[in-house]
Amino acid sequence: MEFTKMHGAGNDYIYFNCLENMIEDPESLSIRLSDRHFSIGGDGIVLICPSESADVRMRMFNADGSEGKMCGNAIRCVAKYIYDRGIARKDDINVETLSGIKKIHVFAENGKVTSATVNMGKAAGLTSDEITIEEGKGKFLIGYPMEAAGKSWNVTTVSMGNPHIVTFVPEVKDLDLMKIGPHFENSPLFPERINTEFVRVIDRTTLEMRVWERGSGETLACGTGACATVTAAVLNGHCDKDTDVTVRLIGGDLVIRYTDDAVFMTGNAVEAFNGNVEI
Ligand SMILES: N[C@@H](CCC[C@H](N)C(=O)O)C(=O)O
Repeated sequence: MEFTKMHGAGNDYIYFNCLENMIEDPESLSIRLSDRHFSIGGDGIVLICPSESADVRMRMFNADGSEGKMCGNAIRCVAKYIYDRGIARKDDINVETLSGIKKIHVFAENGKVTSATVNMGKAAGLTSDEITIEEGKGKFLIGYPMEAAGKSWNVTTVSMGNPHIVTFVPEVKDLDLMKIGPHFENSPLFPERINTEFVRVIDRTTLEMRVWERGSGETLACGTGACATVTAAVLNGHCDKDTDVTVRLIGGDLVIRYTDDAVFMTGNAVEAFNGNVEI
């Protein structure tokens, strides 16, 4: 089957056009193809499927085969995929996800999308299935002291359709995420596991972030994570609402604007290469 390797800010997935042919067992396929030594390599796979209520439906699978409810970097790439190929050649594209329909405004040069702004919907607290702490069910927990990897961390909980915790730290470069990340991901406080953002505040409009994603480990960027980060930064008084904030990630920058009604994310969308793979 033909695949397209794409990335948004270095968060790379293997994309399949499933508008006509569905893939059986995408979970195992994601585990197999994400392997960076023995296969194509990536943070997971993304299926572009038919939708009855939007231009297309996106399904994304992490590198461990688990299905994510939303992916901020992948949704920009899905918009690029369908725009560039003429499947939906329009400036405003709707994509159905497990966390609802998202609207994407694309910016194109010479007929190809280079970047996009996504209305990511309203940030919220975690659902009662996602957190065991009573006061955090359906509400933001702001600066909650959490024990992980032998230390106490102040975390802020945010759902961007998928669950995140954000912790503000003096330095992100020195953190050994391979070692500490799994302690956050598998904490009993979060029965469905959790995505964790480690964030340094540079100034009121610039943040530096590294992420440990549930199901994929450290990635070069996380779109929903950057949105959760700016939401947490506003809730903790580090940044202002209705203002563009640049989130610097290992794979590039994302620009996030938090408003009371929705969070907006702008970033690139890049096609790296195409190929065929036996599935
Ligand atoms: N990289 C993504 C998020 C992917 C899903 C996440 N790991 C989850 O399981 O919730 C992004 O750009 O948002």
